[in-house]
Amino acid sequence: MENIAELQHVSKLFGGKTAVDDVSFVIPKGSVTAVLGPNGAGKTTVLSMMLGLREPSSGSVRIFGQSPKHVQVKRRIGAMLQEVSVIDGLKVHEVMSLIRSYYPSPLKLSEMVHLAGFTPEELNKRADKLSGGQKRRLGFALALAGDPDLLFFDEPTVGLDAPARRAFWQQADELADQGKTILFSTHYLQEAEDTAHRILLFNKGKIAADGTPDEIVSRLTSKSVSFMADLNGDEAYTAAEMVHRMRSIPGVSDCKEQEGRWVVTADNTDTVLAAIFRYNILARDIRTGQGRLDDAFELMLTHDDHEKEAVS
Ligand SMILES: Nc1ncnc2c1ncn2[C@@H]1O[C@H](COP(=O)(O)OP(=O)(O)OP(=O)(O)O)[C@@H](O)[C@H]1O
Repeated sequence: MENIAELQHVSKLFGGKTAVDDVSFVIPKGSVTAVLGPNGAGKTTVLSMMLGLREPSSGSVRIFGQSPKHVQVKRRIGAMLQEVSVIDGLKVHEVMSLIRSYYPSPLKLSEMVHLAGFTPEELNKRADKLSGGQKRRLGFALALAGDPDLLFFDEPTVGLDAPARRAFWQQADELADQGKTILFSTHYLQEAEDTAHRILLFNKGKIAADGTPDEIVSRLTSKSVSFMADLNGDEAYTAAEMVHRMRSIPGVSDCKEQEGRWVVTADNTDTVLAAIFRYNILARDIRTGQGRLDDAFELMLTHDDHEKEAVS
């Protein structure tokens, strides 16, 4: 598969402080990648090096096989950044026409209007008088003005209401279906889980995890089986025996009673289910569960805190 972007051993230092630390990854054509991570993880710095806005301190960034600063590359990139700066006094349709005029084969104005979902009244409004949500829609249309092959969306849905967020992701899906390559950053982990084919999870300037949302969730969070149990049934069990039996199953890391339910944490939920039947545990309302991306994220951060505490 063709690679749209290739980063090799990229580092970025700001005044001796490392913001991005020896990062390497490739972005294949047509993929939708979410760039996630806590504040200060290095996401914006990586994206700005890919956009040619910042120079790496070391390593190489190639987009479409060339430097991101190359004009041929810039023409094939569309970016929706957090702040949409518009020229004071211009109407919405004038801003759109102006930005279109910078590209050799721009999108039709009517298509940009359709993508932004602007009404004729909104098109005639002064761009600097738009609401926050309308400005985001304008930013989206402007990112698409040059009919780019590679799109960057930086926190695209901040400040949008739920229907506008849904509409945005629907359009992003359509763009991906057309074969466009999309990279986006977000703090709404559910959006990343729902939309991205791949997640690049940054922490402290490094890639902490790279995989599909499912892979990341199963790598970083554990699976569990929970059930209600009548310990005084045919096979009378004490709570201690239950804990002992469950913890002796290979792959089980924890077994505890929580709000009236037994919760068994394990690598493989099937072996726990088999044990429930093998030991004749009178279990009912059996549920299996897997953590979510927010759990994976939280686990990564708490792991870091523990490391910090251990050092101090
Ligand atoms: N221009 C700069 N000068 C000095 N330090 C900087 C500069 N830009 C970023 N940094 C530092 O580099 C690190 C990574 O910042 P970056 O903005 O890339 O993180 P981020 O993951 O995008 O965070 P956020 O989620 O808060 O946007 C941080 O420690 C930040 O303080």
